[in-house]
Amino acid sequence: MEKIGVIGAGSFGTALSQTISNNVKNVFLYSRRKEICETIIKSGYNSEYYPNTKLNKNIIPTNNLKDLKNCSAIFICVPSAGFRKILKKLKEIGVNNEVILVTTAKGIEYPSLNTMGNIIKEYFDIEYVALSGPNFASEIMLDLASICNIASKNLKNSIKIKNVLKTDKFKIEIIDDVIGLEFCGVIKNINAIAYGICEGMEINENARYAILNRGFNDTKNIILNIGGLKSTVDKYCGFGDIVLTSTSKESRNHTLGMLYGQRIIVDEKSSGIVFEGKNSIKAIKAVCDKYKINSVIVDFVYDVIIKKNLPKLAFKELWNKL
Ligand SMILES: NC(=O)c1ccc[n+]([C@@H]2O[C@H](COP(=O)([O-])OP(=O)(O)OC[C@H]3O[C@@H](n4cnc5c(N)ncnc54)[C@H](O)[C@@H]3O)[C@@H](O)[C@H]2O)c1
Repeated sequence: MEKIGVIGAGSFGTALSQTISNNVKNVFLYSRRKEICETIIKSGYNSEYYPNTKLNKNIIPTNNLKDLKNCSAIFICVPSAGFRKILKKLKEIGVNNEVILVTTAKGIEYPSLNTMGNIIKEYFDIEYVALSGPNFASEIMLDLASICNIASKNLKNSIKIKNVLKTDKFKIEIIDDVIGLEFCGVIKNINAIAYGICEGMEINENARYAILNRGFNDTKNIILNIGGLKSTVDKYCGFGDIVLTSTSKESRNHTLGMLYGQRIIVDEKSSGIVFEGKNSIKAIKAVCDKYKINSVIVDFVYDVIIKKNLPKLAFKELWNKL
């Protein structure tokens, strides 16, 4: 593939562009904000996200989505809340049905409960590829050893995307459970918030890991009930991502949980800090209700974050259910 597009010049889109640029002639990196393109053109740096790492020369920043029209594959690296807007625009500019679209967003649309893949299917009759794994963008940008899973109903598309992404350091494992992979990326945020709440409340470590273990099993049960494979939760996009996001101080959702555990409520509008996991809680709770799935971890997080119950009482209730 000669020409690849990446939409979203944030942490993950920029890091993926850098990786992909090792394998293809040109990477068109679309930024909604013109000033990011201008800075990259002028200095070679996406200074807002990576002030210390120069972008490879074959990464071409653009503020015009039409520049991505003839790309063989397009990676969509915007948060799930902006995903549908991007699909509408891609349709408007007339992206062809041969393009391979890759979703990297870890979220579910609420209240429709569409996965990002379902949204792609509404606009394009193609077999998309979904990507998920225990991948902090900053580590990918620094070319540190990482692995992710990708899945598609069309194996040929997965193989093409693997070849675009893989380097000596960045390994790609193809799996065949698209829905399971997409849901792992969302439910891990709920596990991370649950673990963070417990840490914020200074719950002892034995209990915290018991909660994490229960969250892992609840994740398997949810994925099985929505039509995925339990074994997907054992993969990098499952176990690896759940543990990384739950226990690392770098994780936004772990931080969100910690703050609620300490009874500090974050005003996302005024702070500008967006926690994708927070939007996912309502969606996953609705999925559990729809499929009549019982998840004590989802209920715990829902009670604390959405119903604003006292973490101490919510934890007591959770513990009684284990
Ligand atoms: N698959 C993985 O392993 C993995 C790893 C990290 C992040 N992610 C996912 O990638 C997505 C992006 O995460 P991030 O960490 O890069 O976030 P970020 O906030 O650093 O960057 C997101 C970028 O998208 C842009 N954006 C938002 N809405 C847009 C729209 N409608 N049109 C154009 N641009 C828009 C923002 O301006 C920003 O530059 C999230 O869904 C996240 O969960 C996936």
